[in-house]
Amino acid sequence: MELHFTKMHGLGNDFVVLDFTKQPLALSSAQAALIADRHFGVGCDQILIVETSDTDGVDFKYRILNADGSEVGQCGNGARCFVRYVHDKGLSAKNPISVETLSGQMTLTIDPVTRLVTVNMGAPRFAPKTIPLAVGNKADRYSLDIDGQTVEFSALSMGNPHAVLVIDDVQTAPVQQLGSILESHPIFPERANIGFMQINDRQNISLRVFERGAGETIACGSGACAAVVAGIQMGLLDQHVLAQLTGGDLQITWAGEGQPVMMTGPAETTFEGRLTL
Ligand SMILES: N[C@@H](CCC[C@H](N)C(=O)O)C(=O)O
Repeated sequence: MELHFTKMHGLGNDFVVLDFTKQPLALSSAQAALIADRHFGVGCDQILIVETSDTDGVDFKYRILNADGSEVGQCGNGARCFVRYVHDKGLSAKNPISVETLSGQMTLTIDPVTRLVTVNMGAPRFAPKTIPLAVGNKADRYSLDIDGQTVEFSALSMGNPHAVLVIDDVQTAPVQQLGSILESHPIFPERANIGFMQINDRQNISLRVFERGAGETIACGSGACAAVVAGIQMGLLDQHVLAQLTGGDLQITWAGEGQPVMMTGPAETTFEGRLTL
């Protein structure tokens, strides 16, 4: 089978985008993992699939597969690329545009001048069952003993599960080593994305994220939203925050519990190609 694809990225978090609107196809997780493989496939952190939606008032279905082939409910950087793709390919000229994912609906808006995309990421969820997190009661912070060290973190869902650790220095944080242990710790029954956040001041953070199903990426949009929400809840951050990731910056705004998180940043196309499965 031959498939046309578009390679895109949001701050270097990179995607293979596939259009299934005209020809719906079933992609197995093994096929997805092969496409994402950087040696044997195209190479990407996530695969984004564009499909039509049957839901009233919703323009498209947005499906997300991690590099390991697992299907998930949210990808913030991918959402920005998704709307750029739909516009650039002439699939729709609507702005804002509404899309459904496994975890709900999102509204995406392109600024006609700057081309930056703002995503309404929905309201964060904190109830352990909704994350999911295997603890009895909701708490502001949770702790785990990892190799004799106490690790403290916030936990929340942005449509996908996140843990956020506050650390002193993002450069030297044990992202790979601790991130991989926590990502698949039994406290996260569906695994989790693990953010390491350095607070620079009340409006600036530096962040690295060990992503579920992909390892450390150079930017994670939902991770930036989760980190800012956690920082605001801890009383360490204001409502508008610049999140500095290895691949670049995102503007995140959150007005508090029950309110949606707004994320603004770029989305770019790198190249087009054909792949054989
Ligand atoms: N890169 C993403 C998140 C992609 C999904 C994540 N790895 C998960 O498994 O939940 C983003 O920009 O949000």
